[in-house]
Amino acid sequence: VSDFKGFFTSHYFHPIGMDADETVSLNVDVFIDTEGQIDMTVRRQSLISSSLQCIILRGWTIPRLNYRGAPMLFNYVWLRDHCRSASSFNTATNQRNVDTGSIDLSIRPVRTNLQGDNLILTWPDGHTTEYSLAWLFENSYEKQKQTPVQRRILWNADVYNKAHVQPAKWEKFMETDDELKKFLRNYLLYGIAFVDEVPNTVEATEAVTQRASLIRETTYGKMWCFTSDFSRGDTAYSQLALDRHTDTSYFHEPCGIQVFHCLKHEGTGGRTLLVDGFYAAEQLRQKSPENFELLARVPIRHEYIENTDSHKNHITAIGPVLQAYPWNNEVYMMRYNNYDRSVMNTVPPDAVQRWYVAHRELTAELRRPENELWVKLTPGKVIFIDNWRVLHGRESFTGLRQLCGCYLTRDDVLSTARCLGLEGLS
Ligand SMILES: C[N+](C)(C)CCCC[C@H](N)C(=O)O
Ligand SMILES: O=C(O)CCC(=O)C(=O)O
Ligand SMILES: [Fe+2]
Repeated sequence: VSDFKGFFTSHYFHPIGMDADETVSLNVDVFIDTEGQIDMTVRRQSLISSSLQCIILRGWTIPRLNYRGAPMLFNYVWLRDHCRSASSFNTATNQRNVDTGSIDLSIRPVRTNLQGDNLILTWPDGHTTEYSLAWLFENSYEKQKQTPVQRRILWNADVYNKAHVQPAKWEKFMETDDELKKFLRNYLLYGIAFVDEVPNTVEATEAVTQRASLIRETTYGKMWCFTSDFSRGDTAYSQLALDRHTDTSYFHEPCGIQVFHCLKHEGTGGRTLLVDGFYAAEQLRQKSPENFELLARVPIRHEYIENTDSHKNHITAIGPVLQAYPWNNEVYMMRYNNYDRSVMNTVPPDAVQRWYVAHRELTAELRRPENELWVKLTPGKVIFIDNWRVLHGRESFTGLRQLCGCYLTRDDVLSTARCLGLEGLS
């Protein structure tokens, strides 16, 4: 049992409906049979609410699966459900055939054999399931916990500049998968990537984006072009400076990628500001984990209201400023747009002050001058920005400035990257 002490404390009793500062006492009954299989029942008593909450994890099994020195725990229903035999899984479509709804929830194999590196389970109906330990390890919770969903390099201006990340070049980018792959690697690691020498047109900009993903049509159109003409009810369509922000925070799924191409600027100012939101979030987590937690837990509303003769929109979405995966605490989305943040009425009165404190602390990190990367977008230079991670803004400007671009669907960029065999992405 001492083998599993670390496992119990680190894996199970943290995320399940508990507050971070809640203390609980656990009552664990463990039954280990002669084959080394485990059944355990966990009851937990919350000391804060003094109510008895009961969590029963039944049927956890370890048919002595020690792989690379680490114990793996699997559940019998899981092991039946993930069977890769021909009748259980269609390898042509990569889809499950097993009817999970028909698996007996207290299923146990009648025989468990470990032959070399293969685990063979015989189920009560005679069906057999065979797993290689390597497959089980690759697909285990333990492995998932150790592996970032998306490997990244957090940056401030200095880190980014010193990395000397090379922009992709239009011709090579359009013609070779190698150049696209290099570009996507940079994009995934840093949350920004450039393609240079792109013809100075909307059509070429569109072609560049379609190498990587699908365009996400929004109320602004598919490919959009904008200038300071107030054609839409939003500050982007002015000459004013814009503080760092992520776009479309008012969507339940904010746009994954934003693409900009400055087709023309005859005037001064107008530089683009970029800030790595995940770097700031990690700084916040290190300095005050409780403020990080608060921003990750409290849902707030953003909105886009436009009421002009030509455009009527009322879009609103609710979500926290930070979103992190519960099993490894990896931040995967930041929603930060103080312009579009709506009335805050989703926060209980006693948490409002704490939320503003936490938000201020994040804002202070985001505003550190050393975290600001300033670039002047020029005709030919197309930038891709991970809109779930990197904040953008702009300096005020004079003169005629025309930008075109679009939003891209995030899942399709990631799919392109996986299909090209890019690592650091699960
Ligand atoms: C990019 N484009 C100019 C088309 C739209 C700008 C949208 C601006 C909006 N406040 C937001 O942050 O989502
Ligand atoms: O004008 C710019 O450089 C960017 C404006 C902006 O934030 C946007 O269009 O989303
Ligand atoms: Fe924006």
